[in-house]
Amino acid sequence: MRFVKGHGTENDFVILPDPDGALELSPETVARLCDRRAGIGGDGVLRAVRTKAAGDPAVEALAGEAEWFMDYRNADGSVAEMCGNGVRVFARYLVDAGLAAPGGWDLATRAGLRRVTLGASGDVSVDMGPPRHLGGGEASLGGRTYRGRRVSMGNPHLACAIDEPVAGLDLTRAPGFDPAAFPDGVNVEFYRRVGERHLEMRVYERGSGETRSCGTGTVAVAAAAALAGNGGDQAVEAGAGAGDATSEWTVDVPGGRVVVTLDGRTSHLRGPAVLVADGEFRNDWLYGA
Ligand SMILES: N[C@@H](CCC[C@H](N)C(=O)O)C(=O)O
Repeated sequence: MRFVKGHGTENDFVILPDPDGALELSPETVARLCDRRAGIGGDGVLRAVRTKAAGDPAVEALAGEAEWFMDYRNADGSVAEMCGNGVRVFARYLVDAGLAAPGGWDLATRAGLRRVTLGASGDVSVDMGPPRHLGGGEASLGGRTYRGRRVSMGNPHLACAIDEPVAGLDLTRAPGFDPAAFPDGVNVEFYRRVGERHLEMRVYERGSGETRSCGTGTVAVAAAAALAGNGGDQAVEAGAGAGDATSEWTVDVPGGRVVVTLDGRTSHLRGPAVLVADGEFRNDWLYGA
């Protein structure tokens, strides 16, 4: 079986071309592929399937609008609804492989259609849809409680504003959260304002641990910061802070920089998508014990 390895701001993926949906991808196989010592290594897997062969009626219903379905899996084998960096890398892969043309077109994801815009090379832009604000929430880390805002980008996020540099956080362990508030788990972001509409962020991802970037997470923190507006994040907690209707945010993550645009109707994520390697799995390793 062929694979391609790629990353978007160092959020890295094993891409599996499976146009006809022939591949049985168990959670154990995904975890083996993503293992950084015993496998190829990655924060997740992107299976490239024709939408009409997705094997999921809700996704196959999108076949008239999107030729390709991004079947995203976390490194632990769990399924997630969306992956913002993954969409960029997936689109770059399709164009590179001659399976799609440069330009603007829709991809199918479990969270619905996502429109990508890309040239023959360079950055990829994605219409990420409207961030959905779901109120406040809490996470705990290193004996401290952090208040944040719950934001859905198709997948669940808790965006916590902090005052100190994010580099000082210990994210070797998963932040604690209230399972009643997040029954499906949550991606927890910590962000700090470092300038005018400029944030730095680190993330602990559901199903993958700390990653060097999370595209849906960068939009979630920009949306949380924009909602706070000039009144600061505390204003939102106090019920004030209408936020900016249209704004562009620079978000620095350990793996690089992305740009998030919020226009009151939807959100856009722009950033790099890099293909690193092509290869072929050994069947004795892949299908071995
Ligand atoms: N890294 C991704 C998000 C991947 C899914 C996430 N771990 C989840 O379980 O929701 C991104 O770039 O958005």
